[in-house]
Amino acid sequence: MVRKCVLCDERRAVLRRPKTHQQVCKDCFFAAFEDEVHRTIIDNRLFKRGDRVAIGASGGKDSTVLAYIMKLLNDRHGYGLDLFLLSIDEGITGYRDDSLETVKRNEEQYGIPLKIVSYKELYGWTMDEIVREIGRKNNCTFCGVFRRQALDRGAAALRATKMVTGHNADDVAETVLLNILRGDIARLSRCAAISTGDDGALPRSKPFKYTYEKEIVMYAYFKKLDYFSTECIYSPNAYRGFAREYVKDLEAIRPQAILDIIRSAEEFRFSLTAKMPEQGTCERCGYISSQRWCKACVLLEGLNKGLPQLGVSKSRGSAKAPSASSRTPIFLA
Ligand SMILES: Nc1ncnc2c1ncn2[C@@H]1O[C@H](COP(=O)(O)OP(=O)(O)OP(=O)(O)O)[C@@H](O)[C@H]1O
Repeated sequence: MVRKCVLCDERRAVLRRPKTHQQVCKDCFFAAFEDEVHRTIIDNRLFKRGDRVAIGASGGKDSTVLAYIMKLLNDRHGYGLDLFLLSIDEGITGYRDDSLETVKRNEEQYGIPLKIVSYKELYGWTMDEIVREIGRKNNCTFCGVFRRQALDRGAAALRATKMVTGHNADDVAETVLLNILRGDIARLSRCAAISTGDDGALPRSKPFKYTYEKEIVMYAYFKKLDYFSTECIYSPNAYRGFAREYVKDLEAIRPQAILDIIRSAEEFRFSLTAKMPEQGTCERCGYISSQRWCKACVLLEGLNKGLPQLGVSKSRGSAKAPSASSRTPIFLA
């Protein structure tokens, strides 16, 4: 017997939605997926007319689907946004160079202009060079810290007023658990927010905050989107990997678990005595920092001085400025 779609009750059901386990047809799946993202954008007032929105585009599935759907919803609902693709080239041979080729094709396919900013031009180092210097342990710290700032710098060059990234519901749930496991109260207090930037930084948001990774993969597959699916060649962060597996196990037992973790984090109330970082600007590069020197400057100082471990172990924004004698200009661009 042919099973009918539970939403339209007309067409044949061809898939089971991972989020709800409903048996649906392709068209109803697309409509439900797109409407949920639209609702997230509207309910949370993520944009205003005339915003210049930089889409963090890595060429991977999440940001490729994000770029596609931002264009689709902007056209369909008349958001009035100027969209840009912003890619950071970390300088990882055999990984980022290939994924950037995908983003270049996306630029053509979606008609969204692309800007590429590289670690080499900003910091004077590629990730390949950094890994040669420091080995595979801790290289994710450098990459994550540099990427965050590089996205801000690229967005500034585009005169963007907002930035969006492809972080999905699984990523958010995983980050909530990770911050609990680390006892990182400051990060825990902000990691479930859909937007950040109240502190004067460029507002960033996650339109896929409630979108399941499995549905993003399914959407990309059925829409035949062009994306790059290889994992980074440098060692993955083991602790995050553990949280990721745990979220997947929970999802297999009860899909709602992902949304419940996010909702729990949204409702957390924090003790008034919990120590929170005070945002200011980095004395050295002028970008946002809760310390005298931002983490990117401390890490870069270590690299340039041949002391790459400097600042690596202090992962909670407790970067200290090195001594005055070592304050030399660092950004090449
Ligand atoms: N090199 C990059 N250039 C631009 N944006 C990036 C880059 N790397 C990551 N991002 C942004 O950060 C988001 C989360 O990145 P993460 O490394 O967790 O990859 P992911 O979950 O595999 O996402 P994707 O499938 O888009 O690569 C991406 O969706 C993208 O918006």
